[in-house]
Amino acid sequence: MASYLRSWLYAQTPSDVPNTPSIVESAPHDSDGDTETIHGGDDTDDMPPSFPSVNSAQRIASDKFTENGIPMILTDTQPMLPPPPPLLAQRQPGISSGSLAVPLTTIKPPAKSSKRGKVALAPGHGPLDWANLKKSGQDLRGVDTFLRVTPSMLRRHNKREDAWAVFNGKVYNITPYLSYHPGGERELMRVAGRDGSKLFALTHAWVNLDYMLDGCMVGFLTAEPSS
Ligand code: HEM
Repeated sequence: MASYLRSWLYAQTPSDVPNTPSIVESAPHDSDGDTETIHGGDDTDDMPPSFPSVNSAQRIASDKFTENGIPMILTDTQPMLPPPPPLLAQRQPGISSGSLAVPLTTIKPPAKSSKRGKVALAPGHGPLDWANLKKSGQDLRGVDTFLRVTPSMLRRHNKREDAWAVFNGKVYNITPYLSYHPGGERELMRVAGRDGSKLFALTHAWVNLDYMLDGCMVGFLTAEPSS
């Protein structure tokens, strides 16, 4: 292969090749071994190959190169050019312009419609306020002792001012909690005077009801006495 190339080169343009290239039989770093590298014969040529290569797509697409496609190489003392100014006219909310400016993501108010949204609680009726009320020692049960509550008894406590509900067999006085409920009084009143276990589990089973309403417990649900 090498002898063929050599004879071909001399046969074609012997006068056009002033620096007769030497043909290296196999490049020391060629791992695949299927190519032969032709060097210009200049042993002092330590210039790394230009990157991106001269006719590459990167170089064509980039405007950071000079007209002849050769990159501008700065000396150590030359300052780097400043980055181009952000195109303010083209800035869009939520889309980065590449600058360090705060993204304009919050100019649009969030959509309000939500079927099971939280309601705005009255001032002083947040979760911490409820925790403080429980700790205050105020009577939230409305009964002196735990009761056995029958379904007929339960049904009578269905008014806002006197609302009981059953969750997992335990009867709670939910009236004190109504104005603290993040889902609103109306939602909680749906279970007044009845067993709300299923609705509660379907709505937000992750809420620790036992802990939140422990101070409101009235008693246990029992069957009607047989007559
Ligand atoms: C069973 C009848 C009830 C219904 C229909 C109901 C409904 C709702 C709704 C619609 C929300 C707002 C949406 C949400 O935060 O995901 C909510 C939130 C909440 N409810 Fe209820 N609720 C009920 C009972 C209770 C009870 C008994 C408690 C506890 C004492 C409670 C505690 C909470 C809490 C802590 C949140 C906020 C949840 C969160 O931020 O993830 N709810 N409820």
